[in-house]
Amino acid sequence: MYRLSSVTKTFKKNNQLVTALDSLDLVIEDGEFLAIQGRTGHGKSTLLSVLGGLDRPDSGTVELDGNLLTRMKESEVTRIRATTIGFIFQAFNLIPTLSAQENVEAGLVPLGLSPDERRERAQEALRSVKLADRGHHLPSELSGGQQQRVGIARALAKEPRVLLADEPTGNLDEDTRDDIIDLLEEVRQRYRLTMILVTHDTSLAHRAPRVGVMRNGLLIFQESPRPERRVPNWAPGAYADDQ
Ligand SMILES: Nc1ncnc2c1ncn2[C@@H]1O[C@H](COP(=O)(O)OP(=O)(O)OP(=O)(O)O)[C@@H](O)[C@H]1O
Repeated sequence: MYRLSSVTKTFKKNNQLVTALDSLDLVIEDGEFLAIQGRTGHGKSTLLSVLGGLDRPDSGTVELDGNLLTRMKESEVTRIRATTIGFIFQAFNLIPTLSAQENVEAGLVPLGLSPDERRERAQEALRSVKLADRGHHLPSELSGGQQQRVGIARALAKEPRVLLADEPTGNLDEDTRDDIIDLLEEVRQRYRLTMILVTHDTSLAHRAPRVGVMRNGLLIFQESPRPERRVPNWAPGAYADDQ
């Protein structure tokens, strides 16, 4: 579970102070699927960076499963990031000279696993995204959708508790976009992951039970348009597809 209290993050831009997160409070329950929308420059990526321990706020606290990320040493945050949080990016961020299998294994290096364990975990993750037969292919030999599947496998191979996805379908056509979001929902449920999805795409966002809109560094919640998902507070098992 994430608990953010009074999180503020500012940047200096052209000698002016920009407030990317403005005393933001947020609780994200274990296993929750939260979508975040909002116009450009309103703090979505900054929020994901803070949730992922990639960036520290100027003030306020960020707690993940009882660990205060904001009080930890950088090495401890790095360990939590390596073991607990999977990142999925719009541009896939694969290493072009490594095969799919090697890209997934590369994400496991900080975990200190043996080469055999790394290979097995990577194969299993590629199986779970239905790319077991493409492990030896370079990213340039894969379609955009397949490259994003490798990106998802790289995140899953860590056996994380949280997936942070920043516009994961932004570089994909409409059909592939639907496949990828179906896959993300499937793995989220299978592994009971907490998933935070940043997207400009309203139809994608509305697949999440809870949708927040970032506006001037604050997250504002609106009701899900899916009537079966309208519950006052998120709770495990509250949705048909969480069973
Ligand atoms: N490293 C940085 N240095 C200076 N300003 C920054 C930095 N990172 C973010 N900002 C500023 O903070 C504000 C919020 O940025 P952020 O990237 O979080 O917005 P966003 O909602 O994710 O935008 P987009 O949809 O374009 O990705 C913007 O004004 C941005 O220019």
